[in-house]
Amino acid sequence: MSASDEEIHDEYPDGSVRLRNPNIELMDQDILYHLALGSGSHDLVEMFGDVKFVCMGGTPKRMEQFAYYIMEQIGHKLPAGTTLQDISKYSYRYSMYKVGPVLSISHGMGIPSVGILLHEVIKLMYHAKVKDPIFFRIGTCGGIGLEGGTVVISEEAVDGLLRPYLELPVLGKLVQRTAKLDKRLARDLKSMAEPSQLFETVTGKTMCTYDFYEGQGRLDGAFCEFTEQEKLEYMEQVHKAGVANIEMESLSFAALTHHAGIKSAVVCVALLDRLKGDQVLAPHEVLEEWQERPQKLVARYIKNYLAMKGRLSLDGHSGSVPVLSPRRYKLVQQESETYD
Ligand SMILES: O=P(O)(O)O[C@H]1O[C@H](CO)[C@@H](O)[C@H]1O
Ligand SMILES: O=c1cc[nH]c(=O)[nH]1
Repeated sequence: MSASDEEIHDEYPDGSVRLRNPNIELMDQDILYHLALGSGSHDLVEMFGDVKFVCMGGTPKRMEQFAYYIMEQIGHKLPAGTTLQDISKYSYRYSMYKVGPVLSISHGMGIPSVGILLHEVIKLMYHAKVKDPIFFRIGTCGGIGLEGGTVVISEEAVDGLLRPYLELPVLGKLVQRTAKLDKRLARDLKSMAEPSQLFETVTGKTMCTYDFYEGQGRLDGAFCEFTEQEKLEYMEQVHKAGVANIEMESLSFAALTHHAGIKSAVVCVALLDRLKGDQVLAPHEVLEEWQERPQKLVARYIKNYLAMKGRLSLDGHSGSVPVLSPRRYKLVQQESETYD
């Protein structure tokens, strides 16, 4: 199991990203193959040294949209006549956009895909000498006993056996890495959720599976060797254990960020209630609107953070002003000071 948060921060008090691999220092250059970047070919400090937030989500389109949304929200201006560029375009794997201190990156589907990306993004943070970055996953999920459109902030990630760690065979042995998300970050995000008549924002455990169909107890895959009754009993069982939603990346996301000493949070919107069905039936436009909900919450956090650091003018930018009561604003400000 990996070291505790305290140990990580004692070891790296200046907020440097923990790279637990002595080999990297000894290499002439480090090629971040799946990002189409490299420490020899690019000035990574110049390109990424000012990054504070790394936001990830499944699809290139979502992360491009998020990049434009955060740009509007933080009042970031592009040079006249230019548009945002996909920095990792020539990897043909992931898409990456940079908007001031925010990176918006697609991670594809599942633990292997997000795991490869995290290795390279964590190394990118290290090469760029970024201090104390905060990572978010902005995703979709199936809810358990939650209406479609509900936003779930993960308190913890567990696997399909309810184990709170990522298990990976390395050199023929199983390595286990604790899947810890930052509790304070999750609390702060929850406190920034606007009370809405349209949808709820809840917190709970997130179950991360290796498959969308059988792995998530669906009856509608190409194969199914269990009954509806057995599926529902399993859903009730995990629900009782505190699981609010099911998706496919949180375990790796939590484990790898924690192992690197990086604070992270997972915010997903439920596309359906798994106690009621398996197929994603909501119309395209509804799904589009739902997917914006986690983006808006994370953007509000980023905007508040930058405002509190004096890196965003609350009057002089194009987005709307964050909605925090003065009391809550002060509280979040005090808490955020411990991040720097
Ligand atoms: O919404 P995204 O980030 O794509 O994630 C969820 O959607 C995919 C399955 O449809 C899985 O990757 C799951 O984790
Ligand atoms: O049910 C769902 C919906 C989205 N993503 C998942 O992984 N599962």
